[in-house]
Amino acid sequence: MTETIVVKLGGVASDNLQPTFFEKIRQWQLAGKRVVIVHGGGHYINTMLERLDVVSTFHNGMRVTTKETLDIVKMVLIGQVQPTITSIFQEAGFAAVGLNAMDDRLLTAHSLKETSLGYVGEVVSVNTDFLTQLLNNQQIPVIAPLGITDDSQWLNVNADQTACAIAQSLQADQLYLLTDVPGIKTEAGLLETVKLAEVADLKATGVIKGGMLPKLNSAVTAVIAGVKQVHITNQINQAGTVIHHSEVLVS
Ligand SMILES: Nc1ncnc2c1ncn2[C@@H]1O[C@H](COP(=O)(O)OP(=O)(O)O)[C@@H](O)[C@H]1O
Ligand SMILES: CC(=O)N[C@@H](CCC(=O)OP(=O)(O)O)C(=O)O
Repeated sequence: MTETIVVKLGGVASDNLQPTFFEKIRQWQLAGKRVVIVHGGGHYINTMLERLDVVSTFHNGMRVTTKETLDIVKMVLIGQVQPTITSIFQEAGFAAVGLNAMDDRLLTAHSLKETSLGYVGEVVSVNTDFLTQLLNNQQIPVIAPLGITDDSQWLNVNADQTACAIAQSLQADQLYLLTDVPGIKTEAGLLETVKLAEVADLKATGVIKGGMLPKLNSAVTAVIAGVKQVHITNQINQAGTVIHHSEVLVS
């Protein structure tokens, strides 16, 4: 079966796309692999909120999203970050297509139980038929981390969770969560792998904080749901911290 690779570009990672990154994507495509990009953009949202004097807070790595914040999140992600990344891919020679949740109802979501987060959701379904048509046509979907409810209410979704949900739905072979750190750091150094049994301890001891929390949580969920390997790394050519089947031991 054709291999599928999902790459999530964190806000900082997408600012530093090097020729080696595109070389890797090209190699994958030449080898017949299908590539999906999911972008973040949290730090661009922060900048715009500051410019507009809107206070923003995070809880467990998720942005508390009021109605006003949601409008700004949408504006920045779909109006600013996505067209920038899509055009960088096109300039590098790829048939990239910018997509958001409403395109053929690509990503449906429901609100998180933590109602204090406001308009924040998690992806519950992915229109994989639509994505597959693009992928069969050698196109690269570039997807924004937002969802819509069945009633067409937009929700802000963490980009790692979005990427993991898409990887799960496509039963991807690999998921790269490209970020601004080379992997999960501990006092003992960079972790090469994380076992499911270690996750609770890592979180309880405070080693995993902020944006790394949704990243690790989503990675574990994706692997349990059938994604073969998740890499948390800052370079597409480096494995970083790997979460994969043989390491995910349900005790
Ligand atoms: N144990 C950890 N190892 C590495 N980074 C961590 C850890 N705990 C928290 N972090 C933080 O997670 C950040 C990456 O998450 P985030 O800022 O959301 O990035 P992105 O925008 O790429 O998703 C790192 O820059 C770091 O500050
Ligand atoms: C609910 C929630 O926190 N949504 C994120 C969506 C963007 C994102 O996740 O971007 P990065 O991957 O660059 O951090 C936010 O509002 O910042």
